[in-house]
Amino acid sequence: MRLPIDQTRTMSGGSSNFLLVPIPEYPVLDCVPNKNVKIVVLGASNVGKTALIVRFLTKRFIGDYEANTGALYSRKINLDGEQVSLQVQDTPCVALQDDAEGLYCQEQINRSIYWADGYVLVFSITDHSSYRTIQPLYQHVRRIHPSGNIPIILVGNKSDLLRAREVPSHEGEALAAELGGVYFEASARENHEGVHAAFLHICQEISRALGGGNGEKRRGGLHLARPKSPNMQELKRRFRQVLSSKVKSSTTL
Ligand SMILES: Nc1nc2c(ncn2[C@@H]2O[C@H](COP(=O)(O)OP(=O)(O)OP(=O)(O)O)[C@@H](O)[C@H]2O)c(=O)[nH]1
Repeated sequence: MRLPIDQTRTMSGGSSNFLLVPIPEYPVLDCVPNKNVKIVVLGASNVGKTALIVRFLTKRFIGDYEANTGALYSRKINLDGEQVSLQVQDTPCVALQDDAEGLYCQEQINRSIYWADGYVLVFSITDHSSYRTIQPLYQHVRRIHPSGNIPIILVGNKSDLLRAREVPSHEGEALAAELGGVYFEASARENHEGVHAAFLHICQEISRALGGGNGEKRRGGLHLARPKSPNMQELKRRFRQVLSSKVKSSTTL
């Protein structure tokens, strides 16, 4: 389709000679990389979801946390030298249904799962039933995001309570491998480093999955297509055509 001349001028930045104006790789105003990393933390009751988030963001362990209604925490972080906007969604607990296959999961959690780019699945090493929640929870996430690679980590929290351990480390590792993620054993109570390493890993995974940043998502939904590069060969050809027609017309005169 041939555009009216006024439109071709607008596309090339208002110049009257649009053939000579370089077309930028990105639209000038939309191109600032501004990666938004969105994480949701999921797990059974009392496993330490809130404690882990608070530990990661503030380096503190408070001890008593309000029953969770689903707080959203936002921070600007520096991830491998890049300024990134991080959002961490805390969630109310999920619970296994009586048949131990399905899940009781509030609608609010489904929305968070849909919204997020990556998942921190938490159980407590002192509570085997919280561990058994993870597989159905993962299946639930998969139903909401059926295609593509889902960045995910598995965290066995409360590793300070060794005497009360009900889930051996190898079970955590095996499950994480099955789900395609990495297993971290952590203690929100005693150790900031372990918690930090776990969150850093998921942030890096998400950042990789997001690629170029600024809303370029790996799956359906919002997808900002990258503008095509100008076809330089074509521009040169058309430029030569214009020049040669000018030369021809001057020689015929
Ligand atoms: N010993 C120990 N206690 C922990 C640890 N993390 C959390 N807790 C305690 O476990 C309890 C539950 O912690 P929360 O962070 O509220 O757990 P939650 O998963 O958000 O709980 P819900 O609101 O029920 O979903 C609190 O009493 C915490 O102090 C830990 O690493 N070690």
